[in-house]
Amino acid sequence: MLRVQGLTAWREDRCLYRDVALALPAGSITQIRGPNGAGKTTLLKHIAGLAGHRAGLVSWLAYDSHNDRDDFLHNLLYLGHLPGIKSALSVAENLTALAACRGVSLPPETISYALNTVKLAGYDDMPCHQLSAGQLRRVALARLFTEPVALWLLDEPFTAIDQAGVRELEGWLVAHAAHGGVVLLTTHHQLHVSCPVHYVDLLPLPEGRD
Ligand SMILES: Nc1ncnc2c1ncn2[C@@H]1O[C@H](COP(=O)(O)OP(=O)(O)OP(=O)(O)O)[C@@H](O)[C@H]1O
Repeated sequence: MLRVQGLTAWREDRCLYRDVALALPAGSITQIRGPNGAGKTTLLKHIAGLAGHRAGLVSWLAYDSHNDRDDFLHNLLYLGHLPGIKSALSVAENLTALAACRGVSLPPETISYALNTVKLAGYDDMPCHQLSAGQLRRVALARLFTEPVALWLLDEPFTAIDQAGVRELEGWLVAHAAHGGVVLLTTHHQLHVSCPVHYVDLLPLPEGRD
């Protein structure tokens, strides 16, 4: 269970959102919606603890994510709106390095399984600067399968993904929730999934309302 209470954030002098409260149970998918600039990415980073100090409390399984940071990070996979892939490294090197950052040593068969799942079978040794935008996104998405964790925080994961890939990714979200995972994502895409989706709508606050 991810619980969020009283999240408030400012950019410069503007209040982006105030007192956001969420309770995301195991087995749920939640989509943050809102127009460009509303604060969706900021909110996701805020929850992940990547947005510096801001007001509010984020707890995971009743533990404060700030005080129990290591445990929270152990259960969290955050994929930003940029793929976050090093172009000088190969596909496999990227996945290996990213997993190593959380202390996980990836066996080759795990990399093969993940790349097969994201339709990049055989791309292990391909330098990432030779990949298309959609292929780079798929490398990032392969982390869903190399770093199995309960909480997925995904910022615009459908970016650059083709139509077949969109359906596949929707299926992965559903499967993750069906296995008790928690999915929180931002996207402008209308999800077509076979389970309920919860929505968080961020609307720009009127100027001076903070
Ligand atoms: N590094 C920054 N410094 C100052 N302001 C920022 C910074 N990053 C974002 N902002 C501002 O914060 C606001 C929210 O940005 P954010 O990226 O969270 O919006 P978003 O809802 O994710 O937008 P989009 O749909 O375009 O991705 C925007 O007005 C933006 O200009």
